[in-house]
Amino acid sequence: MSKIEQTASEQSAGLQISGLSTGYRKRHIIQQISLPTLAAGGVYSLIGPNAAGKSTLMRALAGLQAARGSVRLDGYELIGRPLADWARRVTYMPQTLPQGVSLNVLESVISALRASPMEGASSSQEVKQYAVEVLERVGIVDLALRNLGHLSGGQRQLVSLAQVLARNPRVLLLDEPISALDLKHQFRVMRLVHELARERNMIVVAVLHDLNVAARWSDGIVMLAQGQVVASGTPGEAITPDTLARVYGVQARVGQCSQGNMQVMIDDVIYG
Ligand SMILES: Nc1ncnc2c1ncn2[C@@H]1O[C@H](COP(=O)(O)OP(=O)(O)OP(=O)(O)O)[C@@H](O)[C@H]1O
Repeated sequence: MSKIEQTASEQSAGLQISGLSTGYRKRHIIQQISLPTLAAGGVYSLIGPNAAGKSTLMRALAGLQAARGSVRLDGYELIGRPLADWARRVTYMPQTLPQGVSLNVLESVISALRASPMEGASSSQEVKQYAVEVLERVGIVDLALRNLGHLSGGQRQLVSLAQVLARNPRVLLLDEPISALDLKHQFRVMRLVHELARERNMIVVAVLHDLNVAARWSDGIVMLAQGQVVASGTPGEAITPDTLARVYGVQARVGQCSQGNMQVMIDDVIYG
């Protein structure tokens, strides 16, 4: 590759979102959003109050919802492309968890792999072995033979995560991936997602409500309110007492813990 070609491909690497709008029938929810490039190997958190439009934006980025504007992945424009084109590149883990399915955990991960357009001509044994490896990595191999319908909410969330991680996408969209998890599992999942983004050069976008978790594990933060980007940048740039007051209506302090991690403390609600 020549130097000029290399520079051009470096410039177009990553996920570029510009002028993106989407909504429901006549309701405009996301309005002309543009973001700095989301780089390969990076974890980005989408934060904002309830009904800000985070899930709507995620669905648009997964190609599940009609949208206008531009979503370019490594220079390739996805808007206007068929769903199969998105699905080859982008995997979305919705907020709702799998339930009532008569598969066991291992079968459900194998089935997610089989449904993946990226799954090659691997033998059943290879697919099974890979699915077991993913369960090990997520820390739920002991649940492999348990029926999905018999799991707790947190266990089902971990299975959902195993299903999407097994597909090894270029872009992974996680909608509130740790909402049902206890503290230990929240930490393990976020650390795993962070490691896998680096290892696989994957772009991860996660909707998170816990700002301390978002700040701890994200390369970049996008703060959304009423369908618009209010702040974006590093955690320190986006999460400030001023943006927290304007967007969440809370009086907050932003400091550092003894380990140097950002810590958000809420002192009061701003009334009026
Ligand atoms: N299927 C739908 N049809 C019509 N309006 C919808 C639909 N889904 C969501 N909305 C509306 O779109 C707006 C944004 O919803 P969205 O679920 O994207 O918010 P969110 O930021 O993910 O919220 P939360 O943090 O509460 O999950 C809300 O006003 C919601 O009522």
